[in-house]
Amino acid sequence: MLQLFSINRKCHHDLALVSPNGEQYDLLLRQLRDRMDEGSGETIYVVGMGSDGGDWGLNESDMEASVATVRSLCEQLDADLIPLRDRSEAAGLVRDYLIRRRVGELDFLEVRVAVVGNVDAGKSTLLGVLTHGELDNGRGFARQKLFRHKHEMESGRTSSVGNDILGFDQEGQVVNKPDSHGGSLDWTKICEKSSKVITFIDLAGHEKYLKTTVFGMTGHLPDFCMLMVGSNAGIVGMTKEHLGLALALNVPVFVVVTKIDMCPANILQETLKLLQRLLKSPGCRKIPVLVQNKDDVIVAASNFSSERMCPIFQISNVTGENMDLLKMFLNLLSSRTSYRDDQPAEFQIDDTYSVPGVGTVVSGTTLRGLIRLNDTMLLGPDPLGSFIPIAVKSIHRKRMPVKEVRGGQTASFALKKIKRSSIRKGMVMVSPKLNPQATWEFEAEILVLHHPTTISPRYQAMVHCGSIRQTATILSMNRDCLRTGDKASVHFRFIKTPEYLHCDQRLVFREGRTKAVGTITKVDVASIKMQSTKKTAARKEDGAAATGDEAPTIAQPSGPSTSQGVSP
Ligand SMILES: Nc1nc2c(ncn2[C@@H]2O[C@H](COP(=O)(O)OP(=O)(O)OP(=O)(O)O)[C@@H](O)[C@H]2O)c(=O)[nH]1
Repeated sequence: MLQLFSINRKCHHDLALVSPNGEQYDLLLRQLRDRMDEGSGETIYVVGMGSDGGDWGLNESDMEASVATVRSLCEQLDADLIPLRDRSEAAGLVRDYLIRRRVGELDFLEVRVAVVGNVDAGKSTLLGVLTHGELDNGRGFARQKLFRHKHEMESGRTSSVGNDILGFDQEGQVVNKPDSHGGSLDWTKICEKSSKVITFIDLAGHEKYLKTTVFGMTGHLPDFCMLMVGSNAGIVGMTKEHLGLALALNVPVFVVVTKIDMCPANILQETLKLLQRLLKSPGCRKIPVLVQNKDDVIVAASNFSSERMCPIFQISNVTGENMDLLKMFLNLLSSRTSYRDDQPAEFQIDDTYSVPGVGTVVSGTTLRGLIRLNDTMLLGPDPLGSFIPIAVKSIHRKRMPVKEVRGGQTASFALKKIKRSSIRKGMVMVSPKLNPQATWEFEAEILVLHHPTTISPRYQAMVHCGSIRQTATILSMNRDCLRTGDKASVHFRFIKTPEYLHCDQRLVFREGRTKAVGTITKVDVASIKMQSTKKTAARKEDGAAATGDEAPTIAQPSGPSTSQGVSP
């Protein structure tokens, strides 16, 4: 996470940066390394910040000496020092720098941004403008480049979860260069030239596609959420719903108000006023910040990690107004997932493909650790809760072959000797060191955001958790029934297959307009053992011979009935 960072303040020595002794230098180096690890390879660094609340600012020669020290620290860490801004404070000069780990040709820092907002807010248009570098005409020109399904082309509505990428080079310049004929983007070229790649997860704005939107927000693990609001339409339709979803999943949100070219000043002000009021309301508890210049961008990016700050941009896709500020901000965002290599690897699968000549391919997100070519991972759980060893034969990042992927990065793997039909979204590939266990049952603390009547035991709804999307039944809870606004500790059971879950994972529980959000508090791995014991016993009773080929048998839940438990 990017953070304002004052070396002077940290080591309680005013002049440490100007002329550090050996010990101070080592301390500075360690601190910088920690900060960069925290920020997944980058950090914003302020030179000239006063120590212990003293005045800010250095004279010319002290600034020069300090910058030389910082540059030398960067060399030690194989990082670049990129100037962001110069300013004068009470006691002299202050400079902000972006320090970013140098990446090889095949490597880049990765940030995922979910794009949400009501229909017509201009989501697809903004993504078209950002990734193709051409402004819109106000009649849907820019969004044409992004549509993926024929019906989207015709209706102008986004229905699927789309991915678009925007690459920045070391200087923070956009590298996307669409091919002048077909207008398509060469992902490999973008990634080769980029030190940072933003992946936009374009989520549908229409209520009809809420299922897809929820899956995008949970399954694609966005680092941030970009909430788009049309300045003339204001906070309408799904805007609050999408904001609520991001808040419930603890994804930091920034807002982009579009169409400022066609909006009368008084309406724009009204939209901004309502937006700020909504963000400050007890349900959101955000601190809205209107971003109007580059200084605001740096302050917003530096403090965005606090989750409470919510930067608001006002842009036009037609005139391009303030687009530079938005791009600068995007370049300063850093992944929220730790990219450290020392944890056992975990990868969640969010899609599967059959690629002619390659075979089964799975795509998803590396949650933690490092996965290398030829590593053996455990793939599962299958319908019986088992995991099978599988070798990683090829890895692609953004359509580009690579040798390894780490925490926070999306990737796809070609898998050998496995049918696509035996892999489903929600399965994982993990390091054998984790000795993974699947589970049928879990407990979660949930909050009901909306339900027309009451929820009671035996109620069923779809659980979204990471890339898992499966119906679960409420077995029991610590209250008789739940209404909108209620909180409870609830015991769930999946109805179809066991899943791989962790404590502290966020989940969304939804059915129609019913929505609850929560956090997993207990994972009952014993339920899998009980299930397999029951199955073996049942098989013995049936006199069925064990064939050893158990995969096609989908274990059905036993025990509680799976009928709906909604009281009218
Ligand atoms: N004048 C003006 N028109 C815009 C701007 N941004 C988008 N538009 C127009 O607004 C219309 C809707 O934009 P879209 O990008 O399709 O909206 P969306 O939010 O992606 O909608 P869904 O994909 O259905 O969720 C299009 O006709 C765009 O040309 C803008 O900044 N100014």
